[in-house]
Amino acid sequence: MSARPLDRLAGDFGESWKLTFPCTRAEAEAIDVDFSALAMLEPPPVLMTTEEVVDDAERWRLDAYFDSKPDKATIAAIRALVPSAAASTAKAERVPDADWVTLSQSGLEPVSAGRFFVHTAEYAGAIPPDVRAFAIPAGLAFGTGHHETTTGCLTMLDAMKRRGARVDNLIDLGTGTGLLAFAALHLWPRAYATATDIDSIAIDVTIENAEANGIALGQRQGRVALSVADGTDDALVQRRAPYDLVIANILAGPLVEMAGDIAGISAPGGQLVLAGLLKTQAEGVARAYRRQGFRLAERLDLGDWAILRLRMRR
Ligand SMILES: C[S@@+](CC[C@H](N)C(=O)[O-])C[C@H]1O[C@@H](n2cnc3c(N)ncnc32)[C@H](O)[C@@H]1O
Repeated sequence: MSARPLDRLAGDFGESWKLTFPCTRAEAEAIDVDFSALAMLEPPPVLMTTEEVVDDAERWRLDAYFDSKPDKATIAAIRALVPSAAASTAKAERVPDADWVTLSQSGLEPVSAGRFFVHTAEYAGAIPPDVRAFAIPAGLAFGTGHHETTTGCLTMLDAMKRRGARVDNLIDLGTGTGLLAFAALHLWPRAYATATDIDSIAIDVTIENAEANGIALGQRQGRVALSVADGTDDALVQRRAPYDLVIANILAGPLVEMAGDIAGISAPGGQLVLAGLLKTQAEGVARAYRRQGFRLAERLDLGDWAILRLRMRR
């Protein structure tokens, strides 16, 4: 049985309750990428894990832990979000109290990708030489580097830099913890970044992480300007366009829907790093962007996930 802690977590000590639902592999993967739906539950879970049931590769289990007893409305909301859970019966079960922050962080080993080394705030081990290390706590936003989509983007950005790509103005759409924007700014020290997220909590987390990692914020003097925004529909995003690099680790569906908008903010010859798509979805996403004048320059497969680099024709 393999447990995969989600890198989303909130809350601390207290009464603990658990709800367990069956889910499919596809649902588990979608939850791993987009926690925002489950995080909107009231009360929000303090920890969620998806776990494969060993006797059948397609059967998975979702455990959601709460620090107060989830009521019928929460149970119904999970059923609505996870179609496979709809027919199942689930009762809230009391579990021993836990310090969720320590629990989740204790399981998170540092991650290396390209020249980057990402570790938790509590990490006290050695940092390899010649890496840029980032301290990114597992918290309320996605992007500790433990998911293949994030690791893949870090690897892809590092490879772009090695091949001599020049970037002056970049945007990280759906920034989560801010990690990809910070990494890109390390690779291109004269560049400016815009980092956005539809979730205001992610932007709060990015502010904390920027401060903890010595990255200056602000539109005038900083290197990263932040905005809570849905896609490209935002005054800051539009004002700072065109971008010579767009990073977007969002799900395949939104990426396809946003293809025209992303083309609209891209500079001629600009590049995209797209993730959040399963390998089986890569061709469909690439096709949507070809229609907008991009060509596929590189594809990296990690586990079930594909990361695409595309370049806008001049
Ligand atoms: C898979 S996480 C990626 C986080 C981080 N960039 C990384 O690679 O680890 C996707 C992020 O996109 C955000 N998001 C989802 N839909 C969005 C949209 N339409 N516009 C902006 N952000 C969005 C989510 O809130 C989430 O923080």
